[in-house]
Amino acid sequence: MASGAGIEGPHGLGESTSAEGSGGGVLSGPVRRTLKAGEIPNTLIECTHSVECAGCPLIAGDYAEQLGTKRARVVSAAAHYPSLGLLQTSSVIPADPITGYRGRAKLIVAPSGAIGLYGRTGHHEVVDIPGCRVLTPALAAVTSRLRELIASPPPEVRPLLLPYDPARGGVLRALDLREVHLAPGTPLFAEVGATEDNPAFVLVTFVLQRERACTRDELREAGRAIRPMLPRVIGVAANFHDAEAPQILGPETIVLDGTAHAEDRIGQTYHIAAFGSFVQAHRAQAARVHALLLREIASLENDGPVIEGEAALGPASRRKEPPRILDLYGGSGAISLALAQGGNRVLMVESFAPAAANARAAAEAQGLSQRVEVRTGDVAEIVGSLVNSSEKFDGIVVNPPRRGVSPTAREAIARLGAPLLVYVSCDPDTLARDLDHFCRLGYSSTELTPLDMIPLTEEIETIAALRRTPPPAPKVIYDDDGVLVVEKGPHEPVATQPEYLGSLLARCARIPGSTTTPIIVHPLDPGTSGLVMLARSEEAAARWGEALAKTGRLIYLAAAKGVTPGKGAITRDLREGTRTYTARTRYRRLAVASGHSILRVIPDGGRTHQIRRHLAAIGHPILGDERYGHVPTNRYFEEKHGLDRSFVHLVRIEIEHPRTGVKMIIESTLPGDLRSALERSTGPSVLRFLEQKHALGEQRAVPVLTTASDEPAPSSRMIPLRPEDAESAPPPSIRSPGPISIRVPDLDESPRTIRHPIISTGDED
Ligand SMILES: C[S@@+](CC[C@H](N)C(=O)[O-])C[C@H]1O[C@@H](n2cnc3c(N)ncnc32)[C@H](O)[C@@H]1O
Repeated sequence: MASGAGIEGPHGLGESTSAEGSGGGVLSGPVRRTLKAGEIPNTLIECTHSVECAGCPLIAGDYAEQLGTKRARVVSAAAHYPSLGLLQTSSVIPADPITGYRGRAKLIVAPSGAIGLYGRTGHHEVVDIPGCRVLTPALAAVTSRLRELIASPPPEVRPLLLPYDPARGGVLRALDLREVHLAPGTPLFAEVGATEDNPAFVLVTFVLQRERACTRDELREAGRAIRPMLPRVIGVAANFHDAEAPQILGPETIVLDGTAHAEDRIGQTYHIAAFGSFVQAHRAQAARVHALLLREIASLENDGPVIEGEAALGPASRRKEPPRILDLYGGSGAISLALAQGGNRVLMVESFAPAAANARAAAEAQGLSQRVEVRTGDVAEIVGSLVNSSEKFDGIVVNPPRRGVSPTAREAIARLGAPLLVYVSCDPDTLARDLDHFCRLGYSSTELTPLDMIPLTEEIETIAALRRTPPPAPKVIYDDDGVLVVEKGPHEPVATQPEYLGSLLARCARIPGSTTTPIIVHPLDPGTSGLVMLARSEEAAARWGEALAKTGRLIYLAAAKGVTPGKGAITRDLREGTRTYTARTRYRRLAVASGHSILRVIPDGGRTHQIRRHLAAIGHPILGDERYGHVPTNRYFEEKHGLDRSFVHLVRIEIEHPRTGVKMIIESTLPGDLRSALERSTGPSVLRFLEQKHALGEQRAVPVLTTASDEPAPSSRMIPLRPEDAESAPPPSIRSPGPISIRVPDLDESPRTIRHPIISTGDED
């Protein structure tokens, strides 16, 4: 990896200048040298705010080190999933420049007039950042001028500039700044005097506390007055922040003065930028993503679509058409337009109507409307309708927000059956979760390509190109001549169901030596992951089903809303159809995580949705449970922690072998999506605590010589498991875990101390 000299000079107020090393060193001078392809600068970026400001958490390391940290994030997210074990993660594609790159910034305004970001202390203190190293020069100049104006606001612009102070008054809470590079040949380019050398202009949104804002007319008047005071600002808008809303930007934006949108060039095309609409933070890196997508699509060239009726003529006479690409989560069309410009036919889907309208308008203005069709709506719904109308695509691009692609959308996308699916993600955890699901849906990738879209921060963009591959066989945890116990993934029914593309049983056909379709011994909801026992014959199903009912227990790990009692038994009748059944569910709280409970749950009997219904009945529904759960909490966990299903996993089966009478424990480990959600919501402490308690399962099947029920007041025991025990006691096919002794915690055992190392992050809904 080559190292280069410093790459970017500082801008804004308060910058010092110092010498720039030729091969590295501290950089704050004004010289800029373009890096050679693949070259990584080893320069340290100096910033006077770095001790206090939380905006650039990686700034203390040199760039190669930063890229290493970012790559490690991608690798460790994928490492949660065995299905992604063979995925290679390439080096991170570096950015150039790594300072002065940020073309969109949301900055908080403090009551003191400071404009910046919250500090590293974790308290909501705004750090003023006049010498910010990452804002583009145009944004830095506007911010600098706004700082001066806020310090002594002229009367005509006070309705926009008085900083919000909850106790005293004022209205301005934040600024949303967006740089556009105007496209030559467009009316605005000539109108505002842009040149090819300096096409950068700015759109400014003042985020105002709604109830303190003046009338619309007064705001417009202030907007007209302030625009000429701000350098290169071509449009001014107001957005209204609602009192308790967690996001800075509220849903309503009004244009106060100047243009409402501007043609913003990325690479060869422009899209239409509007106040508050999505844009990638780094223009050059966005163009690089487009180039990577075009390259992936070009690799399809040899498998161009076969025109109906011509297939029989054989490959040589196939008529090729430009590839047809579905661009999902299209925003204002940056990707679609680049793909169309590259010769593809594109159908774009976007739910935010103004962005979709801008994509249409940009396609029209650039003569691309024959190649770009835009549909406004939800991806899952629109892709569902494309499946129903048997539409075909050569490639699908998905570029979802941080929360990733919804399970329903993943199903629908896979049903389209395109030969290529390219996933562009800004969150490695939700990417890994979705890739794991796509694997079971028949799409997999061999490589992850990370790209540095937001230098100096921990953020990382990742691109994965997926091709169609058969879904993998499930992991077999135990098998003998009567049954096999396998692991079921999330979002997968045990047997085929119309609304699901695949099933666990379908994947079982890929288990080496499998000849007949096994019989389900106990059910598991599609949303629940974990162990499923399958019998090789009707007779074995009856025998093992009886053993399960008489001597067995199914033990689940679950997360429930709020803090439950330490333990309990829920006895409630459950209706199924016209009949009512008595049912009991026992639970024990293992930990409290961010104000919610991690439970070990044992249902006595197996009524439909028993655990979910019983826990909901006592006011502690399962987190992520769409049917019986608490919608705002579920939404929060999905947005923030990537939890897109019920947090329930069948972690352990305890059963007496019906033929030998040997007691067995069969375990599965907590799957990656639930691990990741837990880690994101609480840090590593809860997982470590549960690991120490042996509550997360181990992917093993072991015989036990004593069980909890053999002794009156059991506690965890070290059960000797000598090699000869393993051979003599259990049926021969039970797989020994290998170690000489294993610790088998008794599941009725109360953790002697329930520690609460878990930090409440104030993240209650
Ligand atoms: C990360 S941005 C990607 C924008 C675009 N691909 C680009 O490169 O500029 C995600 C976009 O997805 C849109 N979106 C979010 N959820 C959606 C859904 N369920 N259906 C359709 N679009 C959605 C958002 O409005 C946003 O414009």
